[in-house]
Amino acid sequence: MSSSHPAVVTVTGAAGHIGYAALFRIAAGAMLGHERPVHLRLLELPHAVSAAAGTAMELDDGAFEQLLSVDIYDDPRAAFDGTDFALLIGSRPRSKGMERADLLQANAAIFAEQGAILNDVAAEDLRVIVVGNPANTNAAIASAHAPDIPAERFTALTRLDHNRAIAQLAHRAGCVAREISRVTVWGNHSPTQYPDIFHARVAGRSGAELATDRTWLEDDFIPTVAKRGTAIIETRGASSAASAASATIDHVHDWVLGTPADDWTSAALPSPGVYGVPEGLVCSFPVRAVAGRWEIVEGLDINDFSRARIDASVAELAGEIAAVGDLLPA
Ligand SMILES: NC(=O)c1ccc[n+]([C@@H]2O[C@H](COP(=O)([O-])OP(=O)(O)OC[C@H]3O[C@@H](n4cnc5c(N)ncnc54)[C@H](O)[C@@H]3O)[C@@H](O)[C@H]2O)c1
Ligand SMILES: O=C(O)C[C@H](O)C(=O)O
Repeated sequence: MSSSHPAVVTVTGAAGHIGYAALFRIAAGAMLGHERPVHLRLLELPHAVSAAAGTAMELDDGAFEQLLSVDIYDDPRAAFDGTDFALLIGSRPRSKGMERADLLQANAAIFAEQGAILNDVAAEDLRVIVVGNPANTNAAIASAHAPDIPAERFTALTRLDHNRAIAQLAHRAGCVAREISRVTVWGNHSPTQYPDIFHARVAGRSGAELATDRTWLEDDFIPTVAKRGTAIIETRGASSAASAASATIDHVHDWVLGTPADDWTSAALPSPGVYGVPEGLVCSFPVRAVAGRWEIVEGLDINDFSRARIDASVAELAGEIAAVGDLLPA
């Protein structure tokens, strides 16, 4: 498919906070490049269709050169028909005091249904990014209900965690984000995630050198990154929206257009059984995008400090899958 072929992009939860922040940047070409025309499909629950219609009016008013059409749906089958990109954002967000585990059952059913519909009606080259929490497990559920779509096309967002790790490292090192590369977020998009700086390059220094300050690493850097979602909810009174939208756009942009040379990023993908992560778990890995496909960066040396933290997050992922076992096809 040529890179200038019009793309059909379906955004679920389009009237929500993340949807609102994402749509205008997609329309402006930030996700698929400025040469690629876009048909936008906005999927919402019936009660929020009116709000989505208001957003569509604003999209019109942007007079975006690449935006070919905006259509609004409350029927997922129609919204996903022939879609190339499914941004699965729509779900119930975690509110103040609510644990992510409480979201599991509430949101799992949505992703089972959407996976099955995508399997029936989406374009052959469909790519899926799950943002709605618990994102990793929701992606696994959607994929399990889409047996005809290669599992690797179902991904979950950990780019926000990756970006957060870069930001915290930049603060620590007194540099800017573009001077940092080769950070990895492993595991689940949850407080068990492990932001790994041992292979990072930080403004001419090695991440391993910064990691020698174990007090900073264990008591400051790792918990600050891993619990940033909670800190945003506590401080803002609502879960992160613009940063989540921005990371979603980064994820799809790199997937389609490639990761920068000599760097990698983080994305949650079904494990092919590498780095001790059981096959099929949707786990965050260091990844590069090559010719429109994610490739896990293999062969990194994993020290004992990292191993224990990766294992803990992977154990949580296995527990989440076990908890939604009744929603997985036999
Ligand atoms: N992975 C990440 O890094 C990350 C970061 C931030 C937020 N999130 C998650 O993203 C999700 C959305 O967050 P938000 O702030 O935009 O929430 P929001 O409540 O503002 O918007 C969610 C929207 O989804 C819609 N919706 C719910 N079920 C739907 C369905 N079945 N089909 C279509 N639309 C549906 C709702 O009507 C609502 O408009 C939440 O689950 C949140 O926890 C993930
Ligand atoms: O933690 C949450 O529920 C919000 C979101 O996943 C985030 O990381 O900001």
